[in-house]
Amino acid sequence: MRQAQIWRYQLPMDAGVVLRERRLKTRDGLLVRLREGENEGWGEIAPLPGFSAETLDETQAQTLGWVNAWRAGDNPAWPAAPSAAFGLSCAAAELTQVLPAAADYRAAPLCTGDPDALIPVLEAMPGEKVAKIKVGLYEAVRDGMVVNLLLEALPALTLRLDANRGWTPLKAQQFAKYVSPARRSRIAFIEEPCKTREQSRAFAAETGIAIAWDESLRESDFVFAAEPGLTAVIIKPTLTGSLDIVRGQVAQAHALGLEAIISSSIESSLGLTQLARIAAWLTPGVIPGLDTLSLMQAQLVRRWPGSVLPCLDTQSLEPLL
Ligand SMILES: O=C(O)CCC(=O)C1=CC=C[C@@H](O)[C@@H]1C(=O)O
Ligand SMILES: [Mg+2]
Repeated sequence: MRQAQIWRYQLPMDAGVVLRERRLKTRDGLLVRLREGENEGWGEIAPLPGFSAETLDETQAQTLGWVNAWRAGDNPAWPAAPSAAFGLSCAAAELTQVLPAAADYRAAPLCTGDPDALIPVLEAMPGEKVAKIKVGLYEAVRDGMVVNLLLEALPALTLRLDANRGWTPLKAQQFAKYVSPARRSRIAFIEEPCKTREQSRAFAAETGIAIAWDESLRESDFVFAAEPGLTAVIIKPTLTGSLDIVRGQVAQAHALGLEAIISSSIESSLGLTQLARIAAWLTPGVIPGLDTLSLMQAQLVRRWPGSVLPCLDTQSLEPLL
């Protein structure tokens, strides 16, 4: 006998979370719980405004359709919306115990503002020291100075940077000018430095700073290929689709010698803990990009180890089914 429940959630965000020039006041999504016999599986479906093509209402309609067919005993194809396909395939993978329980709860600390706040966090970080810094929000010269200073202050530090296509070739050059050439190899990559892929490739060739593709993976003309200067691809499962598609992308990246990094689309703690399990399973040993829980004011159903945020249970949510 199959049973299913769907809840809609809304979590308050920390003041000041801005995505693609839009303030994100709340994070809205769905939680799904599938039950069959003794087993149960959960999934989170949360299209990210400004990043996902689908709206939450469209996603909700597709999710209800899929869940009703599943309850009736069918095994329907995943819905078209990537966020719905990902969340439902996670619930199914938990139900059938395909998704292993072991998780990689290390997260590269994310820094969008004050680099001084990052130093004590990194000093206390056991093992490999990796942080992610958002660049392109302030002056490129300031970004270059901050990156250089951090690499100088912490000789064991490796940085991941993310410009979200924010730089012109000139600004990207201004950034690089302030990072000493001897330290550039400790920038594991910079995600999408320039507006076009061609400009980002030229930046890598001119500066010797490695790049990674993130936004590009969701463009229709993107193909996985090894290229000079490219070291990694950033995979955001909520924006990608079913767990099978995510596995396929990780396999393609690995076959080309590229690092695959499982990254957050600002899911709740439930989704983030599943991403930590997906990372431990598909990209073992690679620190995932999951340091986004602190952007929220509460956790949901499952706790992220060590987080002091209050945790809401399903009783405080609106049931849709
Ligand atoms: O990748 C990480 O370490 C954290 C996730 C992260 O940086 C992002 C998540 C979602 C939207 C973006 O603002 C941002 C990104 O561009 O990668
Ligand atoms: Mg990115």
